[in-house]
Amino acid sequence: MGQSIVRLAAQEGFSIVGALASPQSPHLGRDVGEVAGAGILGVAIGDDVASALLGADVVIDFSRPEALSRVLTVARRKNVAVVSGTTRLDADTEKKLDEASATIPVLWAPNTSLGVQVLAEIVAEAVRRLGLGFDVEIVETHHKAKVDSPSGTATRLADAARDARKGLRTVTGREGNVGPRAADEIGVFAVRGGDVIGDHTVHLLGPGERLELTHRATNRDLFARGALRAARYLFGKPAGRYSMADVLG
Ligand SMILES: NC(=O)C1=CN([C@@H]2O[C@H](COP(=O)(O)OP(=O)(O)OC[C@H]3O[C@@H](n4cnc5c(N)ncnc54)[C@H](OP(=O)(O)O)[C@@H]3O)[C@@H](O)[C@H]2O)C=CC1
Ligand SMILES: O=C(O)C1=N[C@H](C(=O)O)C[C@H](O)C1
Repeated sequence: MGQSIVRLAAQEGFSIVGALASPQSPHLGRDVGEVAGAGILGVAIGDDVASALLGADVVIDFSRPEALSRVLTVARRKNVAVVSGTTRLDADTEKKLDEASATIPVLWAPNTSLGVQVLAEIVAEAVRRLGLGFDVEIVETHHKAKVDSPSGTATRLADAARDARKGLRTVTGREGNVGPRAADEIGVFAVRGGDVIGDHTVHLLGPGERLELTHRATNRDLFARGALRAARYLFGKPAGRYSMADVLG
C-alpha cells in the first residue's frame, strides 16, 4: 500500500516529506520515489517516526497496529493529522486513536474505497428492512500474503449489520456438530489465496430468497486513492474522529 500511495501522491501533486518502513526493511536509506516506481523524490525511507513527520500536515499509515501506535504518539506531539487504514487494531491502539482525536484530526478506515462505505450503508438498510427472518453471513477473500483475519472490512460490515439489528454476535468458525444456526449469529469467514485484492460478500438469507451484496476491489490503487482523498479532506479540519462517510459527504 505504501508504494501505491507514494506513486499516486506524486502524480496528484502532493508534497511527500517523509517515508517510514520497519527497522528491518531492506529499503531503509533508499529514495521512496525510486522504490515506489515514481522516480527520484529526494526523500529517504527511514524508521524514525519523528524525522519522517517533520514538516508534514498529514501522515498516511498502512502498516501494523504497533507501528500505528507509535505514529499516533508522535503525530499528536507534532500536531500532524492522521489517516490510517491499518486493520485489526488491538484495544490499546483503538484507545490511542480516540485519545489522539482530542488534539488532532484522525481518520481510521478499514477500507478506504468509496464503494465499501456505500456497501456498509446498504447492508445496514437491508438488514433493517428485511428484519428478523433473514440471516446475515459475510465471506471475504484476499491474497495469500494477508496477515490478519477476518479482514477489517468484514468486521466493519458485521458492525453495520449489528448496528441495524441489535443483539447479533459474530461467529468466525463452524466445525463439528455445531447444531442448527442460532438466530443471533453473523458468520464471518475468510478465504485466502493467490493475488486477490479484496472481495467482500454479505449474504442475507431468508425464506425462499436471498440477497448477495458484493464489493470487489480490482486494483490496490483504489485504496490509495481513497486514502489520499481522505488526507486532502483532513487538511485544516479541527481535531476529532472522522470516517470515510465524512469524506464521501
Ligand atoms: N484500509 C484499506 O483500504 C486497506 C487496508 N489495508 C491494511 O493495511 C495494512 C498494511 O497492508 P499492506 O500494505 O498490504 O501490508 P505490507 O506488509 O505490504 O506493508 C506493511 C508496511 O508496514 C511496515 N511496517 C510493518 N511493521 C512495522 C513496524 N513495526 N514499524 C514500522 N513500519 C512497519 C512495513 O515495513 P517493511 O516494508 O519494512 O516490512 C510495510 O511498509 C494491513 O493492516 C492491511 O489490512 C490494506 C489495503 C487496503
Ligand atoms: O490486507 C489487504 O490487502 C486489505 N485489507 C483491508 C481489510 O482488512 O479489510 C482492506 C482490503 O480488503 C485489502
